[in-house]
Amino acid sequence: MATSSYAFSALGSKRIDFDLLLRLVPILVEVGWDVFNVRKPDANGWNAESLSRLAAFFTPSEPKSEPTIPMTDGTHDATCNCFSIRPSYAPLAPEAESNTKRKLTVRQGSEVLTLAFSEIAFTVTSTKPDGKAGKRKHATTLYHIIWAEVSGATLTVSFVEKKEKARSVCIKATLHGSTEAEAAEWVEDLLNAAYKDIKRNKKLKVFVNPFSGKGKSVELFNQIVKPILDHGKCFLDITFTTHRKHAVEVAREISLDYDAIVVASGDGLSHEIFNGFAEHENPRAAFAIPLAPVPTGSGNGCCLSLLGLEDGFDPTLATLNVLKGKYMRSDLCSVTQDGRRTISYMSVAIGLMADIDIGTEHLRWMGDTRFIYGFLRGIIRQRPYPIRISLKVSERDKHEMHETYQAAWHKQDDDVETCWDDLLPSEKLPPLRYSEAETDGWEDFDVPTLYFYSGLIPYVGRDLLQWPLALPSDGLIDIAVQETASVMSLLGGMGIAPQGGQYWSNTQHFFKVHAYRIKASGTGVLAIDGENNPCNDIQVEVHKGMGAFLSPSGRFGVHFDYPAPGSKK
Ligand SMILES: Nc1ncnc2c1ncn2[C@@H]1O[C@H](COP(=O)(O)OP(=O)(O)OP(=O)(O)O)[C@@H](O)[C@H]1O
Repeated sequence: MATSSYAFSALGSKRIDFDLLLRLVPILVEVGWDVFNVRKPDANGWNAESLSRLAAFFTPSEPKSEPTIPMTDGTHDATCNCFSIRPSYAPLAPEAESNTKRKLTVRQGSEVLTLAFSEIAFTVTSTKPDGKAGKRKHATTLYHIIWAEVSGATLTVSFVEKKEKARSVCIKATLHGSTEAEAAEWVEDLLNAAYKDIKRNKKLKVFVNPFSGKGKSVELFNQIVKPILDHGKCFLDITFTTHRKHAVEVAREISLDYDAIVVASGDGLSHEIFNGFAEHENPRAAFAIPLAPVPTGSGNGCCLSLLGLEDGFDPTLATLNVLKGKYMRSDLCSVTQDGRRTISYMSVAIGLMADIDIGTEHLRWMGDTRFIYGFLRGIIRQRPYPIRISLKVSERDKHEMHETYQAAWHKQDDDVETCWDDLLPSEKLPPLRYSEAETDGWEDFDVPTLYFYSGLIPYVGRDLLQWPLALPSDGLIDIAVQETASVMSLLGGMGIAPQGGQYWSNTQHFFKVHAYRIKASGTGVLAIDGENNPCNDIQVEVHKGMGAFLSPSGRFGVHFDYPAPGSKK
């Protein structure tokens, strides 16, 4: 769980983590200086005007009846003091291994080891001098096997092991009691089981953005990502991006024989790649190549959405997803603004959430804590954004949407009909279905808006499961509109936002739509997939299954089950 969200959960439950509070203090101080325009105390102590501004803020002026999100219901996990979500993918317990094991004995120094695998698990056990099994040294699932090979009398097996943190392990040992041919057969059986239905020796286009996140992408790539892909015997064609839109330039010319595209960056680079695909001479084939993000950015919402909250910030497990992930079709949308069409795969934000993303660029050194800073600053300043929202609604009742989601989540199918199926030979991209003049079936939604946020994937970052009902290819856009509300209710919502609990808040409105329009003021920021755009009018429509990703489960890595207020769960 994200440390920052842990801190807010902690505030809600009166449990204090001093380390985290220490981390938050400078942020709160910064926010305080900024919001209240308070002068720091000088030699004469506090300035009286500053003190009266602070006092005015802490005097409640809003009605007490403002609904807040309940903090006490749900599946409570005492270990992290949070509400737990069932991940759609989790490593299987090694105990689940079946009895039919294939074993190989090797020697490493003076130690004799038994390597064994079943249909789902792989174990390494030391062997006592009397031949009996000794201590279990490693245990993992076959999903976590990277590679195995035998050369002469030397056996090499590499895998990812997840104890507290995931790390890659490589065992190099000498055959003990078996021939090279017997070992080669064992190796081939292991690889067949570990790569069942998954292509080996993938040809990968790799993008590394040295600028993303805290600027550590190259280091993370060289230390973690590349060694795993090399062990996995992949062919790598690497581009270190040197400027903005570099990935667009490469993607528009991309060779179509790559098995996947590895994106070692944050969410912005995938946006560039999709928009490069849109300019490719064969967009249909380009969009069919799956993206596999590796989280070296700030928010990494896409990686979190694919791997889940627990694993989505882990470069090791994200790299394993490159090797082992399942193909997953994903909806994309077209954002039309001033006659220009942009492809978006993640989000469109106006208001507070756009300010957070774009307005905290100068705080990159904070990592994703900069979003908490931006949020606190924004909810204290709290100003409604003058926009007019018009929606082509498919669903709007929160409880009904939740029920539809639960049923659809369990029925997710690999074989999805996509927007490409209806394309005429003359068309390169899916055509836009809604003209700007069309009003039939469109409805206005008018509230004092703190932020408008539309999305196609569940997570924005570790601290916010913004669109908990998002499904990869339901052909619908998830919309969240946050009304202006009391500071305390918005702060209360932060503690449960990593689990999507704010979905049930009365001041946050949700819709599933086919398309929408925003009439914007022209001032401020409009963020498309976290990238800065002019805040002019937009029209947005979805394209079912237009793009593709790799994901460990072939679904999003989150299953939303945060209980509605008053439910018995
Ligand atoms: N060499 C470079 N120098 C400066 N900017 C670059 C370079 N390469 C790519 N970029 C730009 O970096 C920007 C940020 O990338 P990205 O969004 O992937 O990371 P992030 O903002 O840290 O993470 P997130 O979007 O997950 O919060 C993109 O707009 C991209 O165009």
